[in-house]
Amino acid sequence: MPLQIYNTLTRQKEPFVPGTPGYVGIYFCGPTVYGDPHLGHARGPITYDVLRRWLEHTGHKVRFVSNITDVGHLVDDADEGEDKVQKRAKLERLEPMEVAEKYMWAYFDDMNDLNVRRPDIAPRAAGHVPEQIDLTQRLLERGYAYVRGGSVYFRVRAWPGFGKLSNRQVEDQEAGARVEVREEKEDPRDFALWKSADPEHIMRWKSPWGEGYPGWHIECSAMSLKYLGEGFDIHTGGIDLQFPHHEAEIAQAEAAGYKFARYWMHHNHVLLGGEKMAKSTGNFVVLRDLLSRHEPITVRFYLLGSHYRSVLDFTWEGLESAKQGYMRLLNAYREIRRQVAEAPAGRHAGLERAIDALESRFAAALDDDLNTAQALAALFEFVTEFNKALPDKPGRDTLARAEAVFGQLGEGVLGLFPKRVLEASLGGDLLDGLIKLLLEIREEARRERNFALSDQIRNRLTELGLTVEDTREGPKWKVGV
Ligand SMILES: Nc1ncnc2c1ncn2[C@@H]1O[C@H](COP(=O)(O)OP(=O)(O)OP(=O)(O)O)[C@@H](O)[C@H]1O
Ligand SMILES: [Zn+2]
Repeated sequence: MPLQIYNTLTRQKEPFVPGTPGYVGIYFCGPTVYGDPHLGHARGPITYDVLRRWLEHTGHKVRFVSNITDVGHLVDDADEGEDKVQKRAKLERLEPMEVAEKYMWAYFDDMNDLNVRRPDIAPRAAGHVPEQIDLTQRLLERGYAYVRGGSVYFRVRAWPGFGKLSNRQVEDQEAGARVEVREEKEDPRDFALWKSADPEHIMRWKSPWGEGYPGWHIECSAMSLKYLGEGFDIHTGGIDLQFPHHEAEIAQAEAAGYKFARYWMHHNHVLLGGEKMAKSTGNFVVLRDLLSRHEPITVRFYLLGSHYRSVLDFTWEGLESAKQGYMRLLNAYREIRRQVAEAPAGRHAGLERAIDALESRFAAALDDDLNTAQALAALFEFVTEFNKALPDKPGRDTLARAEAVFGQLGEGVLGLFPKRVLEASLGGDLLDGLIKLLLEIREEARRERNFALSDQIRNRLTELGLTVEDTREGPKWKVGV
């Protein structure tokens, strides 16, 4: 079965068919860079990182574009208030572009720790002002926009398709309108494509309508079309962006005469105490704090443990049990790698079947709208089977296949065993060799009834987070309990 994706546009799971066979273009609405990322900000990048890796694993060439909003996102998310980046710049006494750089790198550093691959292109709104001006001009020429006082607004009433993604009608918006009516707008639902800059506004560019800056929504239409082309494959983002941001993106592109994204994926929120994690409400866990106190991959594992379309209520207990689960997988992978190095040639029928089952269950899970929780379950089932097969001393050929498949799915697709983690736990050959040497010395001490020394070695290893088990084949060590 091919990959099925839940498409927000049609509200159903659909088989995913790339516009050009073998090639996939993905756009992700990235962060507005004016503060430290919180845990909620990691869910989208990790989800779509797995999507990207899965598509590559299944033979596609992927171009992943993730924008950085460094201008135009105003404090109230509508067309009023200060620019978020500029406001922060005043607080920190920095240039707005210094603020953008600082928090963009904070974001990418966190994503790096989480083993989220860098986007192929990370376009910044401030670097694409001419493209945004062009698109705005096109909308003016076609009658879907108008100029008032140096600003340009999209004429929502002229575009009947507005609301098709979120299923929110213009009337709903009117009824619950929080949006302050700008006198210069023809209609309160209209949104800014270009805003005239007040004298104190720092980030400003020349335009046919005077000095100003782009509205928040226009960057994503302009930059996704530029780098992925018309009718590109998948547009992704948080569920809160469906309306009005994504609705506006579609309207801007289509009213200008361009085909826009064919599949829309939206991830649900990470909650804290039942409420959305959000900067504006102060209800959040700073990602950097979490990553400096816990192995970042356990945070990735934790987020992948639930389906991206369901809410995830963060708890410390949940993170703790994710840690235990992750260690089980990591230790199993480590054990497979060690066995491969030591086992004689040969095959093991039962383990071969378990590898087949892992491959097919894993694929079925991810093909079913990226069910990462089920994909993890497939890895755990395999670990159980592997442990069962161990007393038979399976041969190297089967073990090598197990190592390859576990690695391709666990690291290649789910991103759970980056080199850094493997080196820390396996220690490569050097650490492995050193620990073995210590254990040999301990054995010798025991034989000589020097229990003080043998206990000291064991206790010191335990303090370092290693567990030593005495088995019939001699002492074995692993990370964690
Ligand atoms: N709690 C969350 N869970 C999942 N995704 C989130 C969460 N909060 C924000 N996002 C996503 O992160 C991206 C950046 O959001 P944004 O910068 O508006 O963060 P925020 O914390 O919600 O800020 P604010 O509270 O000021 O609106 C968006 O795509 C948004 O959907
Ligand atoms: Zn966007």
